[in-house]
Order: sequence, then structure tokens, then C-alpha cells
Amino acid sequence: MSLAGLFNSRWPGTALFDLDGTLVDSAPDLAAAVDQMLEHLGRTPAGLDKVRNWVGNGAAILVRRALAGDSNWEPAKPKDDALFEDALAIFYLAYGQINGRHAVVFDGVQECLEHLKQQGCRLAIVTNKPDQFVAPLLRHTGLDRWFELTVGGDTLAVKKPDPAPLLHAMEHLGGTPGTTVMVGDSAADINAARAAGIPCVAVRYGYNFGSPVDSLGADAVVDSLAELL
Ligand SMILES: O=C(O)COP(=O)(O)O
Ligand SMILES: [Mg+2]
Repeated sequence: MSLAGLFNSRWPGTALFDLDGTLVDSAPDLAAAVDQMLEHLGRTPAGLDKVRNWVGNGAAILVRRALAGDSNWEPAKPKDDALFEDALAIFYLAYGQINGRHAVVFDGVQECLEHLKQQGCRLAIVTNKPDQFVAPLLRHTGLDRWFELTVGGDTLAVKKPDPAPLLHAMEHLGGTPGTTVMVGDSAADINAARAAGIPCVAVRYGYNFGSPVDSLGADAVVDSLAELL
């Protein structure tokens, strides 16, 4: 289905947006913070190309992946827990300073949000990014004016791909599965939407752990959110 077709059947409706990889290219800031953390621990920096593929399941898993140097991190053994806690604390400090510095809003995002808002659509962010980093990034990129609600990675006890954060945002904005659309860049977004019974639009330009999003069951897959217009 086309992006416009999906939204048109739901006007004015509710739209839930993922943040990293969907609205904002935040990977350069995340990579800089991960590399500062690794260097602080005497490790080799991972670099942007690896870190981009580790984003999408929240900060703790990003740090686990960085320590393992791989997406397929093993659950920590007890002796690794102190290292992980140190690494996570260093990452939070570093990212708190860097967040927003190199982040860029993807092409088509502003036009799409403006169009939805003009149609009376109610907008929320549903991200796995830790709560404390969400508002500063939205302010920094000027995206904060569009959203009535943000649900971050630790707003609830569970994150995407659990459907709860999407259902929480939808209900808070008075939406129903029949009037709501989720827009995201990764399997975490698509699986959360499917579990919530909400249709999902996937963007091809995001991160998705380094794999294409086309065959993950999204209801529409687009190269730009400007396709809505
Ligand atoms: O994993 C993160 O920290 C952020 O991810 P999201 O905004 O794509 O949910
Ligand atoms: Mg994302």
C-alpha cells in the first residue's frame, strides 16, 4: 500500500514515530560516544559503520554489542557485569555531551510532519532511546514542536519490539488500532506494530541492524517520508 493510502484511510488519526534512523540520523553522535567509551576502556574504536548497525534496541544493548564488537552479544557472565556497568556509565556521560552535535533530520521528515499536523493528526515519538536523551535531541533538531508525547526506552518497563510503548502512546492520544499508524526503520518497530495490531510504514534509509527492511512485513516501505505528500 502507498504511504498516502495508508494514512488517508485513517485521517485525522494518530501517528507514532520512531526516532533514531527514522526522523534523525543520530548514528554519528552515537558512534562518537561509543568510541569515546571504548577508548576510555583501552579498546579499539568501532567506527560509524559498525555502530550504525547496533542501534535500535536501546543504550544497554548498544553498549553490550560494542563491548562484544558484534551484534550477537552473549548475555553477560557475572564477571563481565562490572565492566558493562562502567561502560554504560561512560557511554551515558559521553552521549549526554555529544547528543545532537552531528545529528541531522532526514530529508522529507519536516514536510511529512507538517502535512500530518495540518490534517489534524496527533503525533507521538516512540523510541528505545533512553528518556533523558530524547527531549534534548528533539529540541536540538527543532522536531519538538510537532509532538504531543514522547515514549522513551525507559518510560515503561519494556521496549519495542514489545507492543506496550506503542499502545501506551496510542491510548494517550485517543487513538485506536484502526486510526493509528507506526512509522519506523527497524524490525523492532515493525514487530512492535504487528503485535499491537497497528499498521506500520518502514523507511529504507534507516539502520535496521544493517539489513533491508523490505521483507519484514511492513504495510508500506518508502524511500522518503515526503512520499506522503
Ligand atoms: O536504540 C536506540 O537507542 C534508539 O532507537 P530507536 O529510536 O530507533 O527506537
Ligand atoms: Mg530506529
